[in-house]
Amino acid sequence: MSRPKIGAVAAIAQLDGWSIASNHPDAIAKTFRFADFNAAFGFMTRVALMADKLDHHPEWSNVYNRVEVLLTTHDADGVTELDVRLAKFMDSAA
Ligand SMILES: C[C@H](O)[C@H](O)[C@H]1CNC2=NC(N)=NC(=O)C2=N1
Repeated sequence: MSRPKIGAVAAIAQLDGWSIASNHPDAIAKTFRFADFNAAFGFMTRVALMADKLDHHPEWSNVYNRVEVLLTTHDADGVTELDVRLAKFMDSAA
């Protein structure tokens, strides 16, 4: 699914707790912290199912109770509304 690029600045203006990724030309990032690994992995499972449904996938890593997420749209070379949509879903699933 291809979408026009809106950029990280416009995206974080619509979101809570997300920031401009420092290690990527145009991406948004957030670190989620949970009570334990079980809660973190449950979150990742819920997000994975939605990501596949949207055909839009996060770059992320997990260490115990922490999940570090980077969202960008590879097809658009930057942040699109799809990243905002997935970010909002992640916030609701956390
Ligand atoms: C072929 C497939 O639809 C594309 O490669 C999808 C898959 N998931 C994706 N995820 C993300 N984050 N960006 C994309 O451009 C993207 N493209």
